[in-house]
Amino acid sequence: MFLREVRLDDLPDERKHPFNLPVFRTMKKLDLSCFLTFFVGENGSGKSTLLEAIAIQAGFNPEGGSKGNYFTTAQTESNLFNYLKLSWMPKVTAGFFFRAESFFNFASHIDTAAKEPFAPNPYQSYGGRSLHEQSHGESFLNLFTGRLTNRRPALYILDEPEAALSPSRQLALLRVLHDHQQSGRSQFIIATHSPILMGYPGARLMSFDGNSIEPIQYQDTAHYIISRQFLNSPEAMMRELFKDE
Ligand SMILES: Nc1ncnc2c1ncn2[C@@H]1O[C@H](COP(=O)(O)OP(=O)(O)OP(=O)(O)O)[C@@H](O)[C@H]1O
Repeated sequence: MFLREVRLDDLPDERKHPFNLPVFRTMKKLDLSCFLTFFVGENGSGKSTLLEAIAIQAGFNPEGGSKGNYFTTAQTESNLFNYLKLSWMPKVTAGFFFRAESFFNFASHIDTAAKEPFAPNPYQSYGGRSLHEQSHGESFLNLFTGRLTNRRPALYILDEPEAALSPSRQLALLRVLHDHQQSGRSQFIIATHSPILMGYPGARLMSFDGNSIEPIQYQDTAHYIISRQFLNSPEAMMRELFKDE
């Protein structure tokens, strides 16, 4: 693996975002020495904030993209990255930071790049045509299969890649991940709520629930437990959910 560990040093004692989040108050270091690490946990627990800080420190655009993709639509990133130290072995410069929330802007950025005279065709890595001309799911998966067939050693940081993927496309993404693992030249850090994606065999799951970031077993995640209960008996769960107090 390339990115071995991240450390948070000398965090200011401030009560404002992001320093007020419980997980950052207790976090000293996080071991990432695994082909695939998932960040899991409740909405608002800090997964995207940490992912973004890692991506910025690794040299990616805070709004997403590879190292060459610099575009800004709104300055929203936190300054957590200033306190983050990354340990590499070896350092890699290739990769991609994917965030579902700014994917639209990324697609526009690629369209702008395509209009540049004499530029190599930027659509080549993204399914051959504008990402805006593809459905959400198609464009997401083309991004992963296209960009991710890059065989240079690379770090991929993905924030909720399942956002527009049907269950069968999520299975397709698992296959893409498997191909990368076989290549031995990729590392992934993924924040997800998908019980399908987080089932990837051998992945390390880190839970952001509670006051610290801790390893968790797949079957112990709320995502797995709730999805399983629901699918086993939707009626029973609905009855419980809708019953009068
Ligand atoms: N720019 C900001 N200013 C103030 N608070 C913020 C800002 N960005 C995020 N937050 C807050 O920080 C907390 C963590 O946000 P973050 O996006 O990291 O959570 P998350 O675990 O990724 O959630 P989700 O699963 O919903 O994506 C949330 O309570 C959020 O409201």
